[in-house]
Amino acid sequence: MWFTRTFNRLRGCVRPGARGSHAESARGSSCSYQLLHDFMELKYEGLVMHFDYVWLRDHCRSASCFNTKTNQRNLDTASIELNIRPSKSKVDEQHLYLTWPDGHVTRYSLSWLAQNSYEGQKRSAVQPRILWSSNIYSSAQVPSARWEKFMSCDEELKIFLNHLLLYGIAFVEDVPATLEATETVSQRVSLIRETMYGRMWNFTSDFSRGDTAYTKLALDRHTDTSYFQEPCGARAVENRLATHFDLTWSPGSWSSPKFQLVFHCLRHEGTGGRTLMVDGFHAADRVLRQTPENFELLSRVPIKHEYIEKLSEHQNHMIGVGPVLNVYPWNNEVYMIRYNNYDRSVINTVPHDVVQRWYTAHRHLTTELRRAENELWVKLKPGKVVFIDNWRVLHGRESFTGLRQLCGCYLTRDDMLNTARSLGLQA
Ligand SMILES: C[N+](C)(C)CCCC[C@H](N)C(=O)O
Ligand SMILES: O=C(O)CCC(=O)C(=O)O
Ligand SMILES: [Fe+2]
Repeated sequence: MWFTRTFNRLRGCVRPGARGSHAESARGSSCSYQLLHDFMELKYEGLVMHFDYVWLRDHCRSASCFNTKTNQRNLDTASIELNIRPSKSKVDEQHLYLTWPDGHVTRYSLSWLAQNSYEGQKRSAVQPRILWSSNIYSSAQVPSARWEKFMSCDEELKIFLNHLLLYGIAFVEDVPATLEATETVSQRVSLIRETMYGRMWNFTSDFSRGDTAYTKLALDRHTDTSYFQEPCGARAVENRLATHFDLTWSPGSWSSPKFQLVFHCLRHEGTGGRTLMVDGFHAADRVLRQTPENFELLSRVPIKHEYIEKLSEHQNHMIGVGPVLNVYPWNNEVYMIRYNNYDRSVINTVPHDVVQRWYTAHRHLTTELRRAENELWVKLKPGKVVFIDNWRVLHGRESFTGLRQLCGCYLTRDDMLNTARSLGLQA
């Protein structure tokens, strides 16, 4: 099958005919290894690993090959003989020593090799996570962070980020109901990603942009900016209090900066407008367990998403291409879902028979995403900022009446993960 072939090729690791005739073997206390014809086999703490010789030379951490101050490689990889083999080798309790034909000695710590081997990577998750249905999420009783502590205490930020990484959603409460405070909490987490919607956005049902988000209509679950080559990593949103100004507002006028200085707050009474969240990875996981072929189609077929806006004040044309499910090929872990049926563009990248199977797979995923038990509904209120991992959790909303105004921003994913790592989290 067209897909399986690619798939198998990507997953294959051992070259055919690799076991050569004159293998050298040796044994340390908790470790044994063999230098086979064109790779080394190492057994350490129950893990059997295979290392290519060029790889072993290339990853040498000696002072001349690697700068530990900058964590950068000094070695010119292109100068390594592609058929290089070590001329001598030995292990002790914790290290493997390889001597190369030119006399250079490489010393590896065995635990470093275990951690950095393909086999080690394959059996561990890049991003530990808890897949959820609404029951699982509610029973976990994940606490919200509180504005004051969140802003002043790194431990609080770390706990918050851990929740965001584990569940794909996290809340901060007691935030002043202003655009500025929403910006301040967002910047604690990451860098704000400016897009054609602006840096911070403040939107309502004013038809100011060519998108259904700017109406009172319901929006089915979706991820945002699927039409970017790299969809925004996360979004932070808060429901703003309607302001005195809002009640006298005319279409589009809030976008003028001076109106954001209005803090005269009145509570708005309208109906509907609840926010929906669904764990896209949970749905993808169910598809994988039930019908691996469907999962494979969703992770292989390139799909275009498109944003076309032709208003006199706003002209935009964005195109993003990528599969619905992005998976790491070495462990099949999903790291990004693009699902936006509104913004999905023409499918013309695969032949008709694949299209037919793709629709079946897409239907399966949609069924999982629409299961009532997977829907988490929340009513956003002033003071409560929700952060949503836009690579994982889909959002939507109920239709509403009356005035409803949200403010928020997109965040860059790299910088969100950077903050998490700098606090000691695995990300
Ligand atoms: C959040 N904000 C109102 C600024 C933008 C909404 C973007 C809507 C678009 N259809 C998408 O899903 O990407
Ligand atoms: O109005 C909402 O709650 C969300 C609308 C939406 O999907 C968006 O802004 O991306
Ligand atoms: Fe959206």
